[in-house]
Amino acid sequence: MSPIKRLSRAEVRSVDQRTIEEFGLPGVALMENAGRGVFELLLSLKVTGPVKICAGKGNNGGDGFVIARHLDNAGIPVQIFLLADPEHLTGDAAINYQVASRMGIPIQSDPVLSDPDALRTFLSDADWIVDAFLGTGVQGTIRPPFTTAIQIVNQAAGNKLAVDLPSGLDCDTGLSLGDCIIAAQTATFVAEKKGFAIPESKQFTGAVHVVDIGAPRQIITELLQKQTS
Ligand SMILES: NC(=O)C1=CN([C@@H]2O[C@H](COP(=O)(O)OP(=O)(O)OC[C@H]3O[C@@H](n4cnc5c(N)ncnc54)[C@H](O)[C@@H]3O)[C@@H](O)[C@H]2O)[C@@H](O)CC1
Ligand SMILES: [K+]
Repeated sequence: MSPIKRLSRAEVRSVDQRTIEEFGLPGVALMENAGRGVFELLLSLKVTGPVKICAGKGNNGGDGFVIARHLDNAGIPVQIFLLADPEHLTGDAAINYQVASRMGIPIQSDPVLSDPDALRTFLSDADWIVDAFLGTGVQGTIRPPFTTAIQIVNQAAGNKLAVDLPSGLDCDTGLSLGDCIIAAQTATFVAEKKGFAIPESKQFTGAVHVVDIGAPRQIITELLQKQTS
């Protein structure tokens, strides 16, 4: 059996960057592949909804908007809670926010989580909760309002799927950065993350599924060769 291929935070971020800058594949296409791949995983898990998407302001949240669009197209009830000001979204995340919004998908936003009960109510009837708060962009100990938001998601009854990695998990160590989503399933992009090799990470990731986002194979092959040389 071949060993599992794992990439560090810096390596996986370089895959995205090189795909966009050297190969010219737009980031929005990568985000589409990422979100579409997670949607297909949800279908394979027999998700019927309601699905509640918890989105942050970065590209991890952007993936969440793509997932929401595909669920809505499939007739699966979906709603979004955005822990950011929509005005502060940029780039590919902003594009997908606009599309989801124009499609009429319900979106609640509260950048500072001024009303934690609103998030509890939002999650109360969830069949599945999709964690798209934070991905590989996270740095250092988790800060408010994500601390409280993560705790509220963990207390909710719905099945939890983490996008790329559970929000609050350190990609490289596989340990919690203070507060961390406890997911039953994790849909991770490109390859398993380095930290997933640590047994302690399993309590946060649950079952891990690798989703291909269409990055050129040679970038990943080169990285894996560097690891063994
Ligand atoms: N083009 C790309 O680079 C792609 C990125 N993808 C997704 O994008 C993610 C990375 O996106 P980003 O780089 O935008 O970053 P994230 O979306 O992971 O997070 C960025 C946000 O986290 C906040 N943050 C950082 N550290 C924090 C802390 N300790 N406590 C609280 N908030 C904190 C930052 O202020 C920023 O708003 C990946 O995990 C993946 O899900 C995918 O869409 C595939 C393509
Ligand atoms: K996440």
